[in-house]
Amino acid sequence: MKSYDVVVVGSGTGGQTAAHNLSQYGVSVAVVENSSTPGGVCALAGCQAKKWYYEAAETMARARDLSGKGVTAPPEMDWKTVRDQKRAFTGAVPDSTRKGLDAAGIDFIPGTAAFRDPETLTVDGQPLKSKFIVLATGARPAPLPFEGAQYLVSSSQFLELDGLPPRIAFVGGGFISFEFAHFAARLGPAQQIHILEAGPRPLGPFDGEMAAHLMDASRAEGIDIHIDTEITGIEKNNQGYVVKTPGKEDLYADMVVHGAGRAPAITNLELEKGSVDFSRHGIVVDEKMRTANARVFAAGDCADTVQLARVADYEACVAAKNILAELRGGQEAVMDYRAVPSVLFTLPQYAMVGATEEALQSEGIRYSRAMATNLSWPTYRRTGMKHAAYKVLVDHNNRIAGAHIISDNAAGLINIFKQAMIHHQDAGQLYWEHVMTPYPTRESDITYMLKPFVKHDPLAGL
Ligand SMILES: Cc1cc2nc3c(=O)[nH]c(=O)nc-3n(C[C@H](O)[C@H](O)[C@H](O)COP(=O)(O)OP(=O)(O)OC[C@H]3O[C@@H](n4cnc5c(N)ncnc54)[C@H](O)[C@@H]3O)c2cc1C
Ligand SMILES: NC(=O)c1ccc[n+]([C@@H]2O[C@H](COP(=O)([O-])OP(=O)(O)OC[C@H]3O[C@@H](n4cnc5c(N)ncnc54)[C@H](O)[C@@H]3O)[C@@H](O)[C@H]2O)c1
Repeated sequence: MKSYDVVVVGSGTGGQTAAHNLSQYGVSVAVVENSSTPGGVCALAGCQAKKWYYEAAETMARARDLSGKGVTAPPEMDWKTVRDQKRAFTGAVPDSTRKGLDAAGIDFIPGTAAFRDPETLTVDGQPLKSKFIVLATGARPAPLPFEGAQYLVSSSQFLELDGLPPRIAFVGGGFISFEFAHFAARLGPAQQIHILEAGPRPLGPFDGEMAAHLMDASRAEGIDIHIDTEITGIEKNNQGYVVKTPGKEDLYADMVVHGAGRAPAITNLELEKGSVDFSRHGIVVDEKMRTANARVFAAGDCADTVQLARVADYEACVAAKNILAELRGGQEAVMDYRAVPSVLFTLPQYAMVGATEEALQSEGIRYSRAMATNLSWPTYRRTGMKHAAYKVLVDHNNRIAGAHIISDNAAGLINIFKQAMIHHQDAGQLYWEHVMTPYPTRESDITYMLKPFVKHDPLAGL
């Protein structure tokens, strides 16, 4: 039996990042993967794949916003061509993943990994020896508790459709439903688009006031958002699907899409046998990404942390560094989730970093805020965007505690606040650093968001 320093389970972004980072230090690594299409969700059916639809949808959204401002006809959209372009990209991923591992001297082992006991990992029942293990098995659509859940189209299937039908219902009011509903509103023959959220509000991790504003922007595009909607069943008939919600009218759709959360893909790992603790939220890890079994680490969507691609990568780097510290000596690393940016790729985007206002209130943290909605800065007058908004929260030391932006390129703008948080920067100082930003740009608009935090002596930060 061949033995390795490290066996990584999963060839998604987390698994590949761990494997490549370890291998470049001369550590012997194998990656175990049970899918016939290695490469993981982000590249094949997540972040990268969906962005093909986002780019086309953004063009449509911009054209519609500019109608009456010199753009006389919106472009025509062809979902199938976008899908084919996406496929041309995703189709190459499995091969390039295998080749990349091979070029780095990392063995690729096809099969399903599972623990036999705390010391033994098996692949399709055959033991595989290693000093350390990194679990990076990802997540999959969460099982849902109502009848007819088998009719739901998964996010992966949605991205593979030949075209969109006119009536679409999205189950769940989170990332996937909002993004895909916005794509459908721009790229499909949409007559009815519904988002059905079980809780009292959608977009739970985002700021309530800002989420409400994004809901207004969504409704303006014809997306109906239903809250407190418990689905008891989905029935199929010859006209499509009937979504049953007690106390409310039946809802009719041609397609019902799963956007109700992703559960860690850990059931086939037999974690109990490996003495690896877990909950329904994922594998329990400490700040070094170590599990309850000291020689087993976990990273990415399978861990009970945050389900985002670059979080998976960072966690994988932390795990790799801590394994290297044990194998070779050297410094250890820990995770810090305080400045993780999230972006909803809706149109406009909603990007946030740090705390929501509700979180600061519930933790009793003193803060001040600057907020404005329906921004009429020249940027948005030029683009015709009606729902641009921001909220900046600073703590009692005038440092950024949270930032929330609804805009085009909100993803780029939020990075400025992320950097400021990492470096514990004073908000007034951040203002001065942005006065000489190239003008006029989204980035130079940041001074308008920060001006309220320039304290006392107005020129003090110069
Ligand atoms: C529609 C969609 C859009 C998204 N958009 C974004 C976005 O814009 N930005 C962002 O940051 N994040 C986004 N995400 C989340 C992001 O895709 C994930 O956080 C990321 O892919 C997680 O990577 P991972 O390596 O942890 O897992 P994965 O990429 O899921 O990889 C896990 C791998 O492990 C394999 N595996 C599982 N069990 C076993 C086993 N027992 N043995 C062997 N192999 C196994 C699987 O086959 C898979 O290849 C999106 C997700 C979805 C679904
Ligand atoms: N842009 C991005 O970064 C991006 C995009 C897509 C997905 N993702 C990642 O993938 C994860 C999964 O995405 P998601 O949108 O499926 O989940 P989500 O966790 O973002 O949202 C799920 C929503 O569904 C609701 N819900 C749960 N069960 C329900 C039910 N039975 N009926 C109605 N509503 C129900 C929840 O209350 C929640 O609001 C996200 O949490 C995110 O981490 C990220």
